[in-house]
Amino acid sequence: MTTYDVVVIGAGPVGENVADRLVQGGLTAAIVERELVGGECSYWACMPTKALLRSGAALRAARQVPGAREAVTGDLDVAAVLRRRDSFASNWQDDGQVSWLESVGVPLYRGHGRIGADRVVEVTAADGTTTTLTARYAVVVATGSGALVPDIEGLREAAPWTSRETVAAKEVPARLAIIGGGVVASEMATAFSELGSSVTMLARDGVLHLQEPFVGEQVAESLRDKGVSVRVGAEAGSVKRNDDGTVSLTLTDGEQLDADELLVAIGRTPNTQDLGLETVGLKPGAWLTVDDTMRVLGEDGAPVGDGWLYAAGDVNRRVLLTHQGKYQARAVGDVIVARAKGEPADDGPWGRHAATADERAVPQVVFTDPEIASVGLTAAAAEAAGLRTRVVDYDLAATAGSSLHAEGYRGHARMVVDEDRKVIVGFTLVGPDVAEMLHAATIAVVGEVPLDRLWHAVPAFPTVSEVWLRLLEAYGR
Ligand SMILES: Cc1cc2nc3c(=O)[nH]c(=O)nc-3n(C[C@H](O)[C@H](O)[C@H](O)COP(=O)(O)OP(=O)(O)OC[C@H]3O[C@@H](n4cnc5c(N)ncnc54)[C@H](O)[C@@H]3O)c2cc1C
Ligand SMILES: NC(=O)c1ccc[n+]([C@@H]2O[C@H](COP(=O)([O-])OP(=O)(O)OC[C@H]3O[C@@H](n4cnc5c(N)ncnc54)[C@H](O)[C@@H]3O)[C@@H](O)[C@H]2O)c1
Repeated sequence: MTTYDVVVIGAGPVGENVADRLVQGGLTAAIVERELVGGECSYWACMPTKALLRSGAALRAARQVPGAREAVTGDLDVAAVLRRRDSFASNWQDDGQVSWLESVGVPLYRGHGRIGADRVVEVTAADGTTTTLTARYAVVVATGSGALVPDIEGLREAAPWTSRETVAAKEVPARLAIIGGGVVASEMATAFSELGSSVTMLARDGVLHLQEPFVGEQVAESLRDKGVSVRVGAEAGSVKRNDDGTVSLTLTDGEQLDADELLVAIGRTPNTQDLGLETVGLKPGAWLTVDDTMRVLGEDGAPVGDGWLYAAGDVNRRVLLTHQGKYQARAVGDVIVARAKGEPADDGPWGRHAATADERAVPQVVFTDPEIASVGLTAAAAEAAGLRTRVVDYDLAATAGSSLHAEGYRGHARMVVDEDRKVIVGFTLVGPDVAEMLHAATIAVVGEVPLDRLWHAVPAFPTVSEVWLRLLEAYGR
């Protein structure tokens, strides 16, 4: 039996950051990983998807600026894009991240981790050998999530692509059908249509429908301009893999759709199926519910045991984004160190050990064409939360910076103001390269910067950021 202060199960971006924070705080930590150190984000999600999308975005940008446009004489080099993707996925080798773990002093146990009893983790290696790890203070579950495959007749037997196979594709299918209209579906429809696939997107509930309404409208319009068949309201009724490898879908309205590959992108399921959750009275396969310091709560709403079990990242379902999971990781690592030292947790709103931003100020960029950058609440969500709001819209194309940035620039900005406090509670930008403009909005929302003070934050001329001034002018002083 091997004992550490803390055992972390799962070495994705979140588990790695938890372990690092613990060691920096003076505790010992071991980490357990059954696949690649770095997790979904490094090999099958954030990094390779953005590599697939970036070349198309760069080409588009050049084509939108006279002078540069004339220098562009060809189309995307698909093989070169896929090679760049491979390198951003580290060729699916984790040596670099393993070296990093070594450098920060975190031992790696390769194998499947399972909770065996209170503070005990059993690790089963690929060769079947088992190692028992004991934690003095805490066990942190950072096992992430996998693709959810719905119960559609014939779908599982048809072995569809999930985000993993799509992101790691060696070839671009001539015809790609996509079930879903969310973030993965929208980004992959953008990437694969630009790489040459004929894409059909079955967006049952709409395109990016949880964002501001103009987001889905602009992304759907742009996808259609690229030749994507965006079928809002369409739903797959059954799926069949044919002998020649193609896939046939029958939609619920009876229509037939044939494709060379099918991507299912309808959300995620937690990696908690075989984690020994039953030993602590929790349901295998369920998302883990946590308090603001990421302590796992039982069905009675109280921390499991004496509070030794934590869960951070996708697995707790608070926010399924890498940066937000890493934010939780910093809070968890620090709070475990504090509690181990007998210090009180600073767990009030915006306290050092509370992941308050998860509820109020989550930034997200969707790397479609146009890009979507948002933080905080949509107008509808703010209203549903009972806030008295005022919504201010502005056409990004009306800024001097945007006209310089690209010819035919199209974009939109929305600011949602809490009228009682005169602070911004939500901000959404749509347009080319708006991703890098998001952090100003995140700071305004997290800092609850009064609108009166924001007038003194002067955007440089001529940048697209001048939209901040225009929004304030539209709001009125
Ligand atoms: C296609 C796609 C694109 C995305 N793009 C972005 C993006 O651009 N930006 C962004 O912020 N987010 C993005 N995300 C979300 C992001 O990938 C996740 O939020 C992030 O990976 C979550 O990190 P995690 O550490 O919680 O889990 P994971 O990255 O899933 O890591 C969990 C790790 O735990 C291991 N594990 C699981 N169970 C066990 C066990 N029992 N024993 C041992 N090891 C175990 C797994 O092998 C894995 O390595 C994307 C997601 C997808 C699917
Ligand atoms: N750029 C980024 O930040 C980025 C990129 C990709 C993924 N992600 C993260 O990964 C997670 C997973 O992405 P995702 O796109 O799989 O999920 P999602 O939750 O974004 O979208 C799922 C979509 O599928 C639809 N849907 C659900 N069940 C369905 C069904 N049975 N049939 C048809 N449609 C159905 C939903 O209405 C929704 O539109 C997201 O939560 C996101 O945070 C982030």
